Amino acid sequence: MSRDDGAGAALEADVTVSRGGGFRLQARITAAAGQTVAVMGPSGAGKSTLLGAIAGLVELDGGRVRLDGRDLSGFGKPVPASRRGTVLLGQDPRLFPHLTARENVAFGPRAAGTPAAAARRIADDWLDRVGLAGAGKQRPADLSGGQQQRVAIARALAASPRLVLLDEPLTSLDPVTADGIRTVLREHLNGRTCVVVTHDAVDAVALADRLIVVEGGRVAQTGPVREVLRSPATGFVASLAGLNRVVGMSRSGDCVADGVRFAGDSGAHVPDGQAVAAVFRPADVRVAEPGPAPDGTSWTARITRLEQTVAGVRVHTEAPGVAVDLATDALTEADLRPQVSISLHIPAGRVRLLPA
Ligand SMILES: Nc1ncnc2c1ncn2[C@@H]1O[C@H](COP(=O)(O)OP(=O)(O)OP(=O)(O)O)[C@@H](O)[C@H]1O
Repeated sequence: MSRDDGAGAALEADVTVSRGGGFRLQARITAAAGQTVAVMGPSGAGKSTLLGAIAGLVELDGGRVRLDGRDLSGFGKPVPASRRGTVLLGQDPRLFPHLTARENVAFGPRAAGTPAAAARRIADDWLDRVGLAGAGKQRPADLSGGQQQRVAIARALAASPRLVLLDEPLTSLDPVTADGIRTVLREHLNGRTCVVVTHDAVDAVALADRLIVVEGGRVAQTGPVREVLRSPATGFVASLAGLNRVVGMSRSGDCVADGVRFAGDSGAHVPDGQAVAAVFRPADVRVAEPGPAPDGTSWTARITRLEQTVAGVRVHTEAPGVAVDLATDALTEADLRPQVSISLHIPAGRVRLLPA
């Protein structure tokens, strides 16, 4: 936990929000005091709407937002955003351009009644903690995007919020800068209650205890981050985790989809005739010799498209829809073009079966 702050407040939000175009968010999100929860979902799923509803910036149609049991949403008389004890930090640092970095960070403590000299000390301390010691006199225009985002984090945390809301705080930064800021966030979110919206599973793993996946305005899956990513309940979650998820019917402990049998691990037993998902890594699929494999687990599929990757190429096939990662040295002999059929195979023990 950071030195000068108490633990954050427990969040319990159950919100219904209607937007234009028939979109409706109906989601429940909780975070224990001091816990960071990541929210992921496709574009337009309602993630920003959810943060806005918690922050008091978006009006609720139903439900409530509670912090440490106190209802902030009281219909007709919601607690205004500025008095909720929450801070919302987005992609854009939105610093006050006419104030120095120090004045930006001191803003929250000053607004809370801290005398000027003490607020300046707090600001300098926070600038130091986010790696910007000595930058206090600079104005935002003199700082890089990454430095501005550090100031924004310092400004948000110097206000001693009970709940921190982050909306894709690393999206507009280059990978190296994002990595530095991720480290700052990991260090300083420790012990605070935080909800972080992100498109990057790396952020979820690095920053959060739990993951909530929102799709089409509803919670599609929730649980400890690695558990959710390891056992994707939807195609979107599988894509986040970089996994194939093929849905078929269970037969004799395997998953059969589009006539292809995916041999399940011996540990899972799903009764015959139920919907089941075969989950496996694209790198675990191999190009096989044409013709049936001795264990009957190879199949032929048509290539739909090829995607260059750093290590080689990702081949997408249909019926069933599977992604296959091939390293550069495996490419030389294979005829890989859209519309061409290839034989594929997965070595035993690489497929997990999950109820679908
Ligand atoms: N201010 C607004 N007024 C009306 N509709 C809105 C408003 N903001 C968002 N919406 C709509 O609400 C839905 C959810 O949008 P939201 O921005 O919450 O999604 P998101 O998951 O955060 O998406 P992204 O990942 O693209 O930021 C979308 O259909 C969007 O068009």
